[in-house]
Amino acid sequence: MGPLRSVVLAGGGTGGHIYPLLAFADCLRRHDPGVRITCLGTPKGLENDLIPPHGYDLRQIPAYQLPRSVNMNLMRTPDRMWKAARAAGKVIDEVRANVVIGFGGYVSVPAYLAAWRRELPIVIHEVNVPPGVANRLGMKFTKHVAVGFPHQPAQAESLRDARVVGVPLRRGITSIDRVAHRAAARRQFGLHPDLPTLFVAGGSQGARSINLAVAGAAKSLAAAGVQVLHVIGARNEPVNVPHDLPVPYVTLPYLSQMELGYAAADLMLGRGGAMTCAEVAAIGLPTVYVPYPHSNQEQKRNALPVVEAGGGLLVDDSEMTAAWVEHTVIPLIRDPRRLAAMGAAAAAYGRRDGDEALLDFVYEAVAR
Ligand SMILES: CC(=O)N[C@H]1[C@@H](OP(=O)(O)OP(=O)(O)OC[C@H]2O[C@@H](n3ccc(=O)[nH]c3=O)[C@H](O)[C@@H]2O)O[C@H](CO)[C@@H](O)[C@@H]1O
Repeated sequence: MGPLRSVVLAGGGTGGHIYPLLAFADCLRRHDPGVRITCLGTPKGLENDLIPPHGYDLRQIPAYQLPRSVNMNLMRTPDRMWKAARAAGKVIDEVRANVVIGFGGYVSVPAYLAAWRRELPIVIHEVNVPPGVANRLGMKFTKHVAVGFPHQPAQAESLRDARVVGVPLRRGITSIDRVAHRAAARRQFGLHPDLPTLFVAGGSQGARSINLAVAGAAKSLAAAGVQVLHVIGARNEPVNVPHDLPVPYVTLPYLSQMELGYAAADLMLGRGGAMTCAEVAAIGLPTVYVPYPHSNQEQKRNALPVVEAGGGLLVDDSEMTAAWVEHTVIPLIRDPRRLAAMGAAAAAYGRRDGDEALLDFVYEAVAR
């Protein structure tokens, strides 16, 4: 048994913060089944859908609206902030936690504050450049900062001394064998087992511009013998695709078993969220990245290193049109040699052991 007794994990809001938390929790449970694991969330966050099915104790604390920048006064809404921090502290005391691990998002700040007041070790995991607001606030209270990618310390002053551990990824994803699982995954979606397959998914919310572009190219894709598996996003309007296409074009609002989509694909087309970048690289899936154009070019920075390593293509959201899909995606997906080279480059960049490396880092932080 390691030095851990009871851990509190904080991270919520988007899938991008919750999935690494879950992957890390699974890794901890595998290595150290005696450790008590408690997750913090807020009443309305996505964590309420994603965490309980995995059997972890999820405690709710009141939501605290983050300031939009770290330079804004943290004390702008002091009552709410301290109320949330007190609630986090109550959980920490009750489960007698000996470390708090935060993955960013609005649930993390109260957890960091409560841990700091109790002088508990705090470990932060960050996947973006620049780091998110919650984690930048948390970094005021700890030196134990881990990051997902090698480009992060080079690009952000605040991450200069961070340890590169990779991104904790769900086992379902890291255990994919793209060749062995392909046919079965395609069958599950009603796809043809042998046709070139484009998998489209625009991050945890889906992406409207991507939806329009790919659906707009549906006829040309079908004429080229390319089938499509398209996750449109739970809150996006359905895409308009002809019903009489000669090859399958399957749409879904959301895919909880993302590994099946990855396994079915010859080529992925999606956003550049940090989790997506880490996942497709880990399994060596060639990808066309269409970074979300707002929020500081954050997604472009996520995708650029794997693209520069040869693992995919990068295209601006403004250029993502049906014509671009026809001119660039169709020839690429029909070129198995080029796809194989891209997949190998992506796999060489990616890693599958982020969960284990973060656990080692946590052990070190607690042992100090
Ligand atoms: C617009 C925006 O600000 N996006 C940010 C958001 O991304 P966002 O959460 O949208 O996207 P990510 O790519 O980081 O993560 C998406 C996660 O959802 C999963 N998934 C997605 C679709 C689906 O149908 N099923 C499914 O399971 C993916 O496998 C992945 O694990 O948080 C990331 C991590 O802080 C940031 O890098 C992104 O820049």
